[in-house]
Amino acid sequence: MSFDRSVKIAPSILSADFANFGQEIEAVEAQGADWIHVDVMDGHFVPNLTFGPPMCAAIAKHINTVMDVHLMIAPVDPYIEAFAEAGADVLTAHLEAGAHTHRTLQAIRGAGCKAGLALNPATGLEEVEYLLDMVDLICVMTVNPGFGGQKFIHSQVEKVRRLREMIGDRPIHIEIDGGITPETAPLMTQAGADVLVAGSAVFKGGSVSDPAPYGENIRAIRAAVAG
Ligand SMILES: O=C(CO)[C@H](O)[C@H](O)COP(=O)(O)O
Repeated sequence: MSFDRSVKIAPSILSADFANFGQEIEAVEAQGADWIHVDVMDGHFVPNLTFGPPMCAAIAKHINTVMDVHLMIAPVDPYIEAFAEAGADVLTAHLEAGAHTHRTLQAIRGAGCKAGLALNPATGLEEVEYLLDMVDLICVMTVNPGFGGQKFIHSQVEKVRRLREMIGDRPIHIEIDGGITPETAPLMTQAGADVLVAGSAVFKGGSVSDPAPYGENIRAIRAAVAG
């Protein structure tokens, strides 16, 4: 996976049909998705439960782009190997998930994945400064993690702008996650984000038997950021 600063749309399968992940992923990739975003929730770090490494391994067989795994779990370290073996290309852990983030990021890279660091909306950028050499992606949460379909938190636009300044010319992706639509996406790409996670805005109106709306929704986000 080489570094590329162009805008990438990463549909979150949290908004897909859970009984049909394989077909949903193939449909959304055929309709123009650049990456596939996989939300892992533990019912402890966030108030919702999704799935673990075996489901990720099953999902990975259907992904031909980039498998972007967002771990909303605590602790993280005991599960890194399992998610790497399940096929994660990017493995993102939350700064708030433990006291030893540097060690966690080292372990993620050591397991052969790109290392992602996610920040909750209330988390500042101070602690990120000393981790910049350890990360390939920083995910700025634009909703409180746990559920799809929430409202975009506008204060995160300024955070992304400051983060892009802090990153400078380092090869680090800025990903944004939550409430991304054709209205909010351009605010974030102008501020410096390049990976746009979108669940409800991509999957709305479509299904595996009628996937054309997925393409229309992806193109609407792309057109908004290009304009
Ligand atoms: O991480 C997440 C929730 O914790 C989801 O990826 C995110 O909320 C995307 O959903 P939507 O685009 O519907 O807001």
